[in-house]
Amino acid sequence: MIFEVMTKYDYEQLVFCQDKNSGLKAIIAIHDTTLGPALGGCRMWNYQTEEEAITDALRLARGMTYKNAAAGLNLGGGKSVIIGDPKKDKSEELFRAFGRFIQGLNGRYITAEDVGTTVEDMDLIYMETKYVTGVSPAFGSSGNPSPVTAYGVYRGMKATAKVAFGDDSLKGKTVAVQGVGNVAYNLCKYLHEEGAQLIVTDINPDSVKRAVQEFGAQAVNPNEIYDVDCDIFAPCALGAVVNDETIERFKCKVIAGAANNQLKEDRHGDMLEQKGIVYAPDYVINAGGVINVADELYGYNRERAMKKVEGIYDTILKVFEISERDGIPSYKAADRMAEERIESVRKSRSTFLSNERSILHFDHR
Ligand SMILES: NC(=O)C1=CN([C@@H]2O[C@H](COP(=O)(O)OP(=O)(O)OC[C@H]3O[C@@H](n4cnc5c(N)ncnc54)[C@H](O)[C@@H]3O)[C@@H](O)[C@H]2O)C=CC1
Ligand SMILES: CC(C)CC(=O)C(=O)O
Repeated sequence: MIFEVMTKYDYEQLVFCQDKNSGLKAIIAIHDTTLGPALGGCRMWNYQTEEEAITDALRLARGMTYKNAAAGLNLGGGKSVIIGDPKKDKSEELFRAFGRFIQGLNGRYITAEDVGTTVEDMDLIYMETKYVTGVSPAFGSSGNPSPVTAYGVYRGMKATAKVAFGDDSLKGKTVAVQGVGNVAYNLCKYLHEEGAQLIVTDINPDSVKRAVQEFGAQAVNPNEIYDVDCDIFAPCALGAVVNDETIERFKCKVIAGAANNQLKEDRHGDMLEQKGIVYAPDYVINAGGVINVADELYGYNRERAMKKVEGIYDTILKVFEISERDGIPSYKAADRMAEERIESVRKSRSTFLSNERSILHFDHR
């Protein structure tokens, strides 16, 4: 069954990591390295079954191939998951053991934060491997990617508003935010500063309370967020929230948020289009974090990174241009843009290039 899925979507490698001493059970999925080493975060989550963890790792890794390609990065797509409760199961041994598995891949996979992992966890991984980003700024690194992801989502939301409402101002717009965690808290700050009205929800009452107190947000129960009257729905928790059930309920004109894999299936992107909801493809709008951590690989320069993140505005506009030009929904337009880049690089890479393993270096004459 696993090879069937890997073949269907062309995955290169799936690595299972087990370490009895620390209790580590992790999966590293490498989807495609045509553009460069696979970069993508590490999620720690209390998966109920191994299948759920494998499926999540695979889906997230493929998303990173498209995200990195669409963002113009010289990086392929990969992602990892650690099976466990981030509130109870973290330890130095666990992350160091995980770091050693990453080191074993010799640079084919580079990790970073995702849901359930922090800068401190990355610092532990860094004790064992240099193939980790989002490490503490004290190491010359870029630190927590979430605020930068939020800035990119904010920029992408403005561009999507321009397409949907003819004006990119978010002043007076009502934005319903699902999940006010690391990314969305920072996103709410930008939205509040611009004068947007916020409706928020989270399964963590403390996060909701903070958004209500700091941004005057209106709070609703997690299951009510799909029904609220709003201009923009911003999914910023987990994936698959755009599905048969929720599409019927949405009253928004725009969907633009940070969560990965927002569409449960591709056909839900078609359904949004039919309903007249303008959808900002998830992996384009939420690329700020990866653009920021990827800059570390050149020697981190915050100004350069932020300039690139700002460009998410133009990338989103480009996606909608392709969508209009080719008469396809926005999610397909984003896929087309990413796939075209990967294909053109794949073709130009078929040209011979000498390296230490090539025949030119086995000179016995
Ligand atoms: N952190 C980053 O830089 C990036 C994050 N993302 C994606 O953005 C999303 C959010 O990431 P973070 O803010 O880092 O994670 P986080 O874990 O800090 O925030 C997620 C929030 O969603 C809440 N939540 C979970 N299930 C919920 C539900 N059913 N209803 C309402 N709230 C719920 C959680 O309690 C938490 O507060 C994730 O899908 C992540 O993969 C994507 C790109 C970069
Ligand atoms: C820096 C990261 C959060 C990269 C990643 O895994 C993502 O964009 O989903």
